[in-house]
Amino acid sequence: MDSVLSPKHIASEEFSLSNLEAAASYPSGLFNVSSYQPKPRSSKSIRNSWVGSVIGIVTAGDDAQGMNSAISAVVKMAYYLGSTVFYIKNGFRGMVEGDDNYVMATWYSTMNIVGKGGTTIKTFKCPEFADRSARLKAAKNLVEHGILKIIAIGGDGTLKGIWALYNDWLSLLRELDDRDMVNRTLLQSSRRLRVVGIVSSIVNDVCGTDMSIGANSATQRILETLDAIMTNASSSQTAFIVEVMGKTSGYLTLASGVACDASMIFLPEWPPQGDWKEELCNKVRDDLLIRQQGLMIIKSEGATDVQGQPITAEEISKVLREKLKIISQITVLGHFQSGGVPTAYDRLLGIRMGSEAVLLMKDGPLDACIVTIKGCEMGFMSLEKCLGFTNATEKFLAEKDFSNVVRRRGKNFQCLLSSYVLLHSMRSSPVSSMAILAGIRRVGIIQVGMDTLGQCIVCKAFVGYCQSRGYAVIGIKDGFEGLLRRQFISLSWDIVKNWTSENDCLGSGKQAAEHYQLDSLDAAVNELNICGLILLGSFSAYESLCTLYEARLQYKNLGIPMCMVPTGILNNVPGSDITVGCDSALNEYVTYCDKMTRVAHASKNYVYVIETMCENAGYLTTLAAVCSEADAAYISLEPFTLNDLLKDADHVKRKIQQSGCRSALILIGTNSSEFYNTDFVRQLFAEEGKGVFSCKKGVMGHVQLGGHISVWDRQNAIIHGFRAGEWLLNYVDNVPVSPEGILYDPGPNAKVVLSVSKRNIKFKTIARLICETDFGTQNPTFNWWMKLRPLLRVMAQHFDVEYELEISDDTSAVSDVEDTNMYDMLNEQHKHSHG
Ligand SMILES: Nc1ncnc2c1ncn2[C@@H]1O[C@H](COP(=O)(O)OP(=O)(O)O)[C@@H](O)[C@H]1O
Ligand SMILES: O=P(O)(O)OC[C@H]1O[C@](O)(COP(=O)(O)O)[C@@H](O)[C@@H]1O
Repeated sequence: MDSVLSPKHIASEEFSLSNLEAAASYPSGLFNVSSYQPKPRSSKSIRNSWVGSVIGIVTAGDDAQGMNSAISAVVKMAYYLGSTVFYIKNGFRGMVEGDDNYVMATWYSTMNIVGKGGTTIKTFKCPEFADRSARLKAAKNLVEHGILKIIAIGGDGTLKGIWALYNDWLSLLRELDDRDMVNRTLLQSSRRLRVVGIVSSIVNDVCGTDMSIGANSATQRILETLDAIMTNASSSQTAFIVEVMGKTSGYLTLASGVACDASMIFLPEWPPQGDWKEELCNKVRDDLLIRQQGLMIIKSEGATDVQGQPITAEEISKVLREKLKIISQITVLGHFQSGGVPTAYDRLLGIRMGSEAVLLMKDGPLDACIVTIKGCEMGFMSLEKCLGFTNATEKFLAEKDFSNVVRRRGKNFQCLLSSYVLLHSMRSSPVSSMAILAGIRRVGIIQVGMDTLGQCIVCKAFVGYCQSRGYAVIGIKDGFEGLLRRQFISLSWDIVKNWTSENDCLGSGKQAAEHYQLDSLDAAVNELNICGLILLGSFSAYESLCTLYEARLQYKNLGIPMCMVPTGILNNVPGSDITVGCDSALNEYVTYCDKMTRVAHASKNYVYVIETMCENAGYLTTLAAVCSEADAAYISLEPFTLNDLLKDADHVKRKIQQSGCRSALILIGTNSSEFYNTDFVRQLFAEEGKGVFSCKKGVMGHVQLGGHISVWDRQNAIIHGFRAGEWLLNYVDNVPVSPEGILYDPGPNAKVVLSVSKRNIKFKTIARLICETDFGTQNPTFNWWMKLRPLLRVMAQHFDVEYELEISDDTSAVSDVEDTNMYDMLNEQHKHSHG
């Protein structure tokens, strides 16, 4: 298989003068360096900077999990700015019918809705909104309520509806004037309409944004069912055919198919080339004979063959019965996919999109746009462009121009699709175990630090990739401790094929490399005869890589190429926006907070101080607080004083006394302060709240480490495992062997961290990353999620805060630089997998 990452690419990647300078100035004793300077809480505020503006909010399409968090954030951000919000209930029907459908939003109406599925302001189909006459009535109602700013939450239908209204606006006003339906002065002051779309649809089929609100929760729901079905499937010879939602969109099928490693998936966007029946039989035979695993086939509602003929679950079942004599069961998942509580991902997405929508409406450059997310970055796109691309996608699909459909679906979709294709191409060309044992070149994989959900899946993808390129892999047991004892296992596809969510596949050593004799590590690497190494773990794995980088000049065997794949719940690895495992932990945390909120609410006037295991990092505490509508989140990265605690306690007291709120959550990370620990904070709140609320403590502890692995983590684990393998083998293939027979590269490019940066996967050198590391607190010097901390306070109605739009006003937020052309990679893989 051709690779996207050519040797030339490797040579240029991250290898600049500044890296060389960084490498040259690599400080010794760097583990004591503390360069992070937290910003003090600011007192400047944009509060009340938009008094007098009136915003209407409407949810018009099918409901999706996470819509409520967007609604809540719109109201709260508007409240912060001093604006008024009208709920336009029952979708476009309510907008047209007026009267009781226009309800002024209150802060109280947003309380405790973030964790609820559906939409609290209801949605209703309104096909007549396509007619101008219906939009004329809507325009009249809007003008009369003074609503000239509308936030529309929904799928492509909702966006089309709001675009039609926006497009017609001036002519609608003219008609209202001609027919004397509204006062002329009012019409004259209503000439400028601004609309912002928030894409919320479980099927994720709107162009311009990686994710729409609800898609992650729906995939998670599907996966929970697939996991349950898989226990049946793996105990019998029965095949399970599952049909998931999405008429012309295969996102849910693709995302869940990659995450559960389905035997075959059927998508509208990427139909099997040639005879699908034959391809199905081949894959099913492979799974039964080679992989000996349960048979799971996932089919999109709108799946077709290349000619555009629908493929039905019944047909798939018939093929299996007639050609392979396999019995199958069909499950049609239906609407439960869009139900239930939203995942942490969707809550956060809703809150970020909702608040950005208000600020884009206030200061953004476009009168009609959508809010987008690419990786962890918020952005925007003109509504016209978004609809143009989305309509074009439908047109390409109708014309069976599948390459262009995939191109339009965007990079996130392409990345998932290429992982699926790769998973399948590996499975049909396995190198035999004997060949692996006899293999000349072998690479190793080692876990350092705590075990994390998802590490097994990274391992599996890595082993599969290496095997497909004819490399052998050894898994070093129990970290560096095991390496010194020469404890390892040969990992072949046979061994890893069922590694999906189990913890502790290799066992990890708690200690970083600096705790061991480097000459002994050097001897062990030499004996194992590996020419490259993958390290899995969090900050201790990162520190180990730094140690090995520093040691490379003295110990030749430590000069082999090494790549760290960041995993772990703390998400504190320099250079990477996200680690595998932190999303699962966040979901566990948010579920725990939901339970505490319910208890606190039912018990009336309870405040819980919840401690989370976060060491000196603050990702989990901050994000869980945003997703759970907590009133405060204390972390060591943002030092706080006794006065801050007293102010927050007073704030909670007033909220409970004045707003009808019956509970509050306060989150605190372990190690967040030397003096003000969890017990101190609880006692302080209890004392300050006397007579108004009772204060209790909850401790999350190690529960965060267990639980279910989230769909997001599963996908990332697979993608990162592949990409790390690709980087390592490309590197190994291009480094000359030294006269002593060692593959030795002392240059800075040989020790890298796989970094998810914005939405690209990059391989950043240790030489560069040390400049971005605070070794004292074990954190990156820059944490992208710190910008969510002011948002947390705005959402909790604290107004002592300065909040800035996440999106830069620079229009480059609309586009970004890609490190690889995923689309070309996909086409390449496609050629290979289909011969
Ligand atoms: N082409 C259109 N012109 C005007 N309004 C539309 C158009 N398409 C959809 N709508 C409005 O948007 C609403 C929601 O669209 P729908 O396709 O049902 O859901 P979704 O927003 O989830 O795609 C419809 O009930 C209708 O009122
Ligand atoms: O402006 P361009 O380069 O034609 O790109 C348009 C395409 O970009 C997208 O917004 C996807 O962007 P990404 O590939 O960056 O995910 C598509 O949805 C759209 O079809």
